[in-house]
This record gives sequence, structure tokens and C-alpha cells, in this order.
Amino acid sequence: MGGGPRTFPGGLSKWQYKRMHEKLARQKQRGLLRHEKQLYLARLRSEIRASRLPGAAAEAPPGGEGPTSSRAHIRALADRFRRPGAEDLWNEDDGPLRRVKRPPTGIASGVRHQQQQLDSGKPRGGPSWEDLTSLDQPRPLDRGKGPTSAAFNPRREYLTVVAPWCPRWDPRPLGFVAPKKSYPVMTRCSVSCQPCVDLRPLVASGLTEDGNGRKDTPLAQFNQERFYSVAARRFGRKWRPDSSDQDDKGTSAPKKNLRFGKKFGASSEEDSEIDESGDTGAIRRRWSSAALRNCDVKKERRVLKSYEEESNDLAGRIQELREEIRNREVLGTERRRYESRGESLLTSKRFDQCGVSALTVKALTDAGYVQTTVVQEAALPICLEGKDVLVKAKTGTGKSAAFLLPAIESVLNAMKSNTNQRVSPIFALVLCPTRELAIQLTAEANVLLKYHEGIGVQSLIGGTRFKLDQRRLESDPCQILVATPGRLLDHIENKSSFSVRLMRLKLLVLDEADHLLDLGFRKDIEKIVDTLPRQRQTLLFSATIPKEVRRVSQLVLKRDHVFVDTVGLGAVETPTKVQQSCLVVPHELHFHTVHHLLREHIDREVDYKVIVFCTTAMVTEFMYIMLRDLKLNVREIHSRKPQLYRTRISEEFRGSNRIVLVTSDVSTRGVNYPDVTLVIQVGVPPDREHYIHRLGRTAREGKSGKGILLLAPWEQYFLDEIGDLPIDKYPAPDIDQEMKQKVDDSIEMVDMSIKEAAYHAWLGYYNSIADIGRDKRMVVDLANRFGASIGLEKPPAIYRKTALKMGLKDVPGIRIRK
Ligand SMILES: Nc1ncnc2c1ncn2[C@@H]1O[C@H](COP(=O)(O)OP(=O)(O)OP(=O)(O)O)[C@@H](O)[C@H]1O
Repeated sequence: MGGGPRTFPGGLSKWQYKRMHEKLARQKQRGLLRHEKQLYLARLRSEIRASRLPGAAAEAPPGGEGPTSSRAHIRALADRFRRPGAEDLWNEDDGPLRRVKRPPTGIASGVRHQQQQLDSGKPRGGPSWEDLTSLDQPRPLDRGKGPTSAAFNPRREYLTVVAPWCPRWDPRPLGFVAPKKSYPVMTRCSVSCQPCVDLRPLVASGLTEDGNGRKDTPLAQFNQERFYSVAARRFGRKWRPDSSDQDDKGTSAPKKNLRFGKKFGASSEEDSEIDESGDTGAIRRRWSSAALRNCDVKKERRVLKSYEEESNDLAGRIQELREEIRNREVLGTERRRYESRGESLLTSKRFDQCGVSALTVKALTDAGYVQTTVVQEAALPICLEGKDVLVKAKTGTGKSAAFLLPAIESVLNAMKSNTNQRVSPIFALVLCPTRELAIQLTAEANVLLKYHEGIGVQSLIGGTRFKLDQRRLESDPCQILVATPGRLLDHIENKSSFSVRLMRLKLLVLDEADHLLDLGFRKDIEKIVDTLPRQRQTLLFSATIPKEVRRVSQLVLKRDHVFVDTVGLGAVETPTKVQQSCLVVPHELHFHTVHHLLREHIDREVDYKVIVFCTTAMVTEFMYIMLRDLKLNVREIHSRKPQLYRTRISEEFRGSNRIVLVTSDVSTRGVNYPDVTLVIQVGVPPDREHYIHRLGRTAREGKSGKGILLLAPWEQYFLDEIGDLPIDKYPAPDIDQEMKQKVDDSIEMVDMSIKEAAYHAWLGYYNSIADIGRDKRMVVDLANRFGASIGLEKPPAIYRKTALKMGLKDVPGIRIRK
């Protein structure tokens, strides 16, 4: 018998102990190899980049490389991947390790070779070290690479299906003209005669005066706001999604500071849902791509997008050319179809031709759905095929049915093989950002499930009792679950049997996908996706899909996913029949102006139905109390209200007309209130996407509607962000003295605690906006002016700790609570 102890730490036998150590050693070795692979890829990439610089060929060292050159290093690293134990590290997507038969040189043959690769369905590989041997020669499509070829986007891992109806070829004849020019940028000298340069330091110190050296005159205030606008614009070169690879760092300040905003009553739908889960640190933390990367595919088989984008540009360009040609062909015939149909939302395709089950078609017919809408016609066949899809379609065009129908079909298919279980698995999961939207989608799914016995849909949202949810989920059928991320995660983390029910999931839908993949929600989404099976279909839907979201989306979607875009590149993203305008008045007059606009609209529109969006929950509350006091038929929804109240008001507003809803961003996305005649947005929206989604609460289902954006002079910088949208200038309102006095009286009546909370919320919101929040003096000065306009004699004090967090501690004008 061998010597040594019989049992080892942990009660392991000798052999178990030995095996454990061997395993650990293997894991360590693999870790090293993985590290080397990253090094290899980085080296390869920089070598390729260097070789493409002008004159690189000439500068290349004669004869290749020395023993310590980067090329030798690359070879050495490449050799490592041929060693035993490293087989799994390298895959076909990373490019061939062995020399491949090179295609004949020349443009035509180069293209043909790539074309053959694409046609044969072979994945495009990254470059290998052998590729470097030919780096000194110009690559076929690199010749003449200049500004034109740079316009090609190699980010084409997905297939793009541009719906034929999108008027992207020439928007003008169809009336999509962006009247950006109607908003001349305010020049510094348009009011004051002082030279701009002299005035600049005054902006920073907040000491702008009128010509006579006075600070409190209207002209001085106007000058000051004007400079604030310039300052915001200057600071406000907000990071845009397409600007750099820094996107993934998630340094978008508005989202980062939402927590502070929350503390101060700053609304936005994040108010309601973000606080259910996740911590601030995590939101701020650099997003870890690794967390999601291993959801769909094996971790090692996922290659960093940036690397692929750079290395596959040739094949990417060819793919793009093919799409271009294919789209042009389709557009030729389909354009006529689109034009002949006018701007109708419905297509000639009926639901019974879409491959959905007969019982669903029956329910659809009962609900009045016979023909498909544009997005349904485009997305349904691909979704029903089982493919992963990313869909972009304008607000109010029927996206909900476009994903609920595939969800029902996937449940029907799954149920064929799962019949005898006491508690049925959840086969389809729909995630959405707000509670109101979750309730709405559940109701819509119920309508579609009318004739499907035994199939149930349930919602899981914050603001309800956890235990009750649990009981309901177990007692009632639930094959389709509609949930907000925070509450779903609570259930996943606290109830293991719930996670087990998700293990048979067939379909995952992210409605308002861009928002769910945004920093506020991403951590939760990552955790949720981690618990779901990899073998599933994933559908992403939204009216806005910024570029960085498209890249992030690839972490939940399969590589071969399809991108369905019914808006079209360069086309206007807002509904055609919405009349958009912008009105600029000082903050002090915003409440008076809203009242004036409402009165004006009510006088004109018999069946008026208006939504007023405010920047924060507490400002919403303030606006509501003031308007109610002015005898308007007004309701309020925001995150500070209990869920039951929110649901009741939402239902009431949905079914009524001659009513005004004052709300925060909890109503921005997805919520379908029919026949809204006017949307007013008070104050600068957090970003372009918010503007589009809020506006999208009107002009739904191809109907017409109006949208007014109410800004203060210094907030006009935001017009740069939406300059491509057809926005007119709204005529300056003529508020008579009597009406102004009435509004002033109503403001006076509002409780002091609400005014203080509104001030705090206002400060929190604007401080959190990247475009504005960097100039703390400016934010505090504007907040104090806002406070004065709502009847606060002096700015309410804030806690030292909070001021510190907001970066406002020593800013003049801030009062710290003793
Ligand atoms: N095929 C159809 N026929 C008739 N009406 C439809 C059809 N599809 C959807 N609708 C109606 O269109 C309206 C808007 O649909 P939905 O809420 O799905 O839009 P959406 O694109 O999801 O909007 P948002 O981007 O704001 O979330 C709803 O009232 C819905 O009942």
C-alpha cells in the first residue's frame, strides 16, 4: 500500500485529491493560453493596422522579422494554439491557423473568393499569422481606400432586411424634410453689442449683466440664459453612440447620476424600476462584456466585436454591397407599392397568411386585427422561422403583436412535447422597462390567447406583494411571462423553483430593447440572461436603436440574427402624421405657458386628450396640483404614486377623452393610450430617444397628432440633437395679465413641502444631464431661479452628504442643511 495519509483535506481520497489538483493545473494552463490568445489577437490587429498605414510596405523591414520582432512573437503565439489542450481555444471564427490556399490576387477574384465563402455559409474568419506574409502587398479592396471606402461599415455580422416601405432612397418627395434651419443658432452678439470674447468669463461666473451693469433686469436674465445655452452647447458635445469604442464604458452621465436624481425626486421611468434592483456602483461600473458574452455561445467562442469589425472589413463590405444591391432590387418594386398605399399603416397581407395558428387568427379577428401592419408583415415570417431578430419600427405601429404572436406560437410548439407537468414551464419571457407597459402587454396577450385553453400569461412587476405573485404564478397557468427586470430578478434569486421553470424557456423578448440594454438596466438583464437556457430564440424590439445598442444587442442575439428596419437609414424616426413644434420661453413662464397651451388646445379640440411630460416625478406632482387648482380635468402618474393608483389612473386615461394626464417618464415608452391629440414635453428631455418615445404617445396607428416641446432659452442646445426631425417654431404665446395672475395664485397655493421637493428634483435632474451638469454654478443658479419662480423665497437646503455626491458642496448658491 502506498504511504501518506489516507484522507486529504475536505475528506477527499488520495485519488480524488490528485485529480482535483490535476484539474486545477489544467484550468491554470487554459487561463494562460486564453491570455496569450488575447495577446496574439492584439498583436495581429496592430500589425494589420500598421501595414495599412500609407507607406507601411516601404517601411517594412527587409526579409520579414528578427527573433524579437512582433511578427516573430505572433508566430510563437500562434504555435501555442496547436499544442495539446489548446484545441478548444481556437475556433474557425478566429481564422485559420494553418496556411490556407490563398485566392488569386486582383479585385474580381478577391471579391469572388469572399463571395464564395459567404455563399457557402462558412463563417468569416479573422486573419491568421499567415495573412501577415501578404501584408506588404496591397489587399484587393484596400486599393484606393479613401474617404469613399471608409464610408462602408464593416459591422455586418447580421443580415439587414430593410423594409421596402421605408422611404430611405429620397425622403424629400415624401415630405420628410428636416427644417433644421428654422432654428438659427443663437449667436452671442444677437442681443448684446459687447464682444463675445469679453463676455465669456462672465458665463462661468454667472455674473452676466445688462448694458447698465444691472443683473436683475429681464435683459440681464436673457443674456445670462443665452450664455447658459452657449455653455451647455459647449459642454454638451455629448458622447454620441457612433463616436468611438468608448461606448461600452458606459460613462453616460445622465444615467450615471440617476440615483442622485432619484433621491431628489428626479423621475424618468428608471425611477420606478431601477430602484427595484441593482446598485449605483454597478451602474457606474464599467460594463463587463464577459457577463453576457457566455450566454448564447461558449465563452471562448465569442470574439470581441471590435476585433472582428476591423479584421473582417473586406467580407463585411462585400456583405454590405450584396445587401445594397438586394435592397435596391426590392425597393424598385416595393417603392411603388408603398406609394400606392399612401401612408396607411396596414398592408395587404392578412394574419391568416402569416402562419399563425387558426385559433390565434380567430382571436385577432375578434380584436379587429385582420391585416398586418408594416412591421408585422416584415418581422413575423422571420420570427416564426425561429431566427433571432432585432426590429426597429416607429412608435404606434404594432410592434407588440409582432412579438406576442411568435411568443404564442413558440408556446404552442413547446406544449406539444410538454403535457404532463403539474406546474408548466415558462416558455416565453417578455421583458419591458415599466410596470404600465407590462400590464398592457399582458392584457394584449390575453386577448390573443382568447381561444387557447390552458395557456396563460401573467405579469411580474414591482409594487406588488412578492408572496402573492408567487402564489399566483404557481396556481394559475403561466406559459408566457411579462416582467419588469427588477422584480423578475427578485424571483429568480429568491425562489429556486422559479428558476427551474425558466429552464425550458424557448423565446425571450426585450421590448424597448435599447432602454433595457442601457446602463440602468443592463446589469439586471445580464443576470437574468445568465439564468436562461442558451438554446432559445431572442427578439429585440424598439422604435429607437442607437448604434451602441446594436453592438451590445449582439451579446443577447445569435450571430446570424436578422435586423428588420422598417424606418430605414436616414429616414425620419417620428410618425409622419405628427405635427412637431418647439416653443422657447424662460423657465419662469413654463407653468403659465403650459396652462395657456392646454386652454388653447381644449378650445380647439372637442375630444382632447393630452399628455404633459415633466422632467421629474416631483415637478409632475407640482404641475398636477397647479393645473387641478386651475380647474382642468387632469390626472397624474409618476413613480412616487402607489402602483394601484398608477394602474387605476392609467386605465381611466386609456378609456377617456376630454382629459389631461401629467406624467413623468414612467409613461414615455410603449404605453398605448389611444387617440391622444397633443403631447407637451416641458423642459429638456434626457436624450433624443426620450423625445421620440414621448412624442410617440400621439399619432399612433397612422392617426394624426401634435407635439410641443417647451424649452427655456438656455435649453435650446438640445435642438441640435433632434435637428433632423421636422420641428417647427411654435408662435410665442400671448398670455394676458389676468391669466398670468390666476396661474401665479395657483402656484402660491401649492404646499411648501411640494415646492421644496420640486426644487430638489429639478436640481437633481439637471445636475444629472451631461450637457448641463458639468457647470455646477450654472445648474445651481438656474435651480435657484426655478425655486424663486415657484414661490420659494430662498433655495431649500440639502444634506451635506448629498451635496457632496452631486458635486455641489462648495458651489455658491447651494444651502447645506445644518
Ligand atoms: N394589425 C393590426 N390591425 C389593427 N390595429 C393594430 C394592428 N396591430 C396593432 N394595432 C393597434 O395599433 C396600436 C399600437 O400598437 P402597439 O402598442 O403594439 O405599437 P408599438 O409599435 O408597440 O408602439 P410603441 O413603440 O409606442 O411601443 C394598438 O392600439 C394596437 O391595438
